[in-house]
Amino acid sequence: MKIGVIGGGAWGTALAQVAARGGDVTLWVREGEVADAINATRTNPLFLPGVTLSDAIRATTDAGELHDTEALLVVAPAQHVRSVLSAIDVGTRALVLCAKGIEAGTRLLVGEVARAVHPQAPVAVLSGPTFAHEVAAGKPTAVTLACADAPLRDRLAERLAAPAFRPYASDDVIGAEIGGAVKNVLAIACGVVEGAGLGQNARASVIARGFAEMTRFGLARGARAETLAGLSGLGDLVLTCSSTASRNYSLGVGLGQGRAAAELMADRRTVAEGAFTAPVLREAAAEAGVDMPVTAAVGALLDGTPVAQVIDTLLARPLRHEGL
Ligand SMILES: NC(=O)C1=CN([C@@H]2O[C@H](COP(=O)(O)OP(=O)(O)OC[C@H]3O[C@@H](n4cnc5c(N)ncnc54)[C@H](O)[C@@H]3O)[C@@H](O)[C@H]2O)C=CC1
Ligand SMILES: O=C(CO)COP(=O)(O)O
Repeated sequence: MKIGVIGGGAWGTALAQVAARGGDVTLWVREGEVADAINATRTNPLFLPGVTLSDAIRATTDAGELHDTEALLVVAPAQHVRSVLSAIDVGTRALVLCAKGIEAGTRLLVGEVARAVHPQAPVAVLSGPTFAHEVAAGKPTAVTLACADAPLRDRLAERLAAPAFRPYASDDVIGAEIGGAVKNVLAIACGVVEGAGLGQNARASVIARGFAEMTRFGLARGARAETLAGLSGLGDLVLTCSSTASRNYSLGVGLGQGRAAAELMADRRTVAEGAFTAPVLREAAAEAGVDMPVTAAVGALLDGTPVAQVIDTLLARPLRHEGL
């Protein structure tokens, strides 16, 4: 199965490296200088510095060169998945969504966007605790690979698996997507706890209560609890809520220090998806009648509410039962 990868950021490049263990890979990238660097120097200095890429990866800015691939890993940022996919003749090839987020305006998960743009294409989701630099370095990593079509899922898993890269099968596509989208918002919240100096007890509480609100939202959208408690949900939540290697967590640290979101987001070339997901998740939660106080707090901070006020509002909420 020849693999195409759409998106040459850190994660697309790392996944191309994973797929290149099993054969040739065509990597579509947006920036000409990134394609040139990959083909000439076997590196992506802009988005994944320090990694020597496989000779089996060929980078291109011409989506037409994806024509001979059988499955496409979609790794553009969530807000750009629609425009990027619209420019590609996908047909009935499998689309494996690897971005984590919810589209603004439509409130669709990226798999739902893919289905809307290419209704003939089967959809899978690959998601989990996966810092790109660790995957590219061959460090042991496990992911959820969710797809309703079991034979296709098995073929994809076999094609991508390696001793240090273990896909775990699931048929809960919505659940795998919701975990990845929501955890980015919660990672911002945990960064805020760090930046504001609120302590490790508070961070653990945000992880646990954040997981409760991820679960409430997921169940309301048809996800299964076991998926949310797995690699793509709790696993990724724990990873990104505990490390400044997470762009979302780092953004939260800045917000917690009282810096403005606009200043922290200005001129950045890498994506912190939680900043785009938080406002749309807040809307989606309101629409579904699901209480998501941590998400609301992150949304308020991104809107410019002072950090002390946001924390006071969270802590002043009425006491409640711990269950969902
Ligand atoms: N970096 C990581 O460790 C991981 C990232 N992801 C997810 O993968 C997705 C892509 O993230 P990264 O590869 O980290 O990106 P990145 O932050 O390394 O690079 C930014 C990417 O955005 C693209 N981009 C910027 N403006 C664009 C536009 N107008 N249209 C289309 N593309 C545009 C750039 O070409 C580049 O590929 C995100 O949803 C992220 O949450 C998932 C797992 C791990
Ligand atoms: O999704 C990720 C790891 O699983 C990457 O997290 P950040 O986007 O916060 O860096």
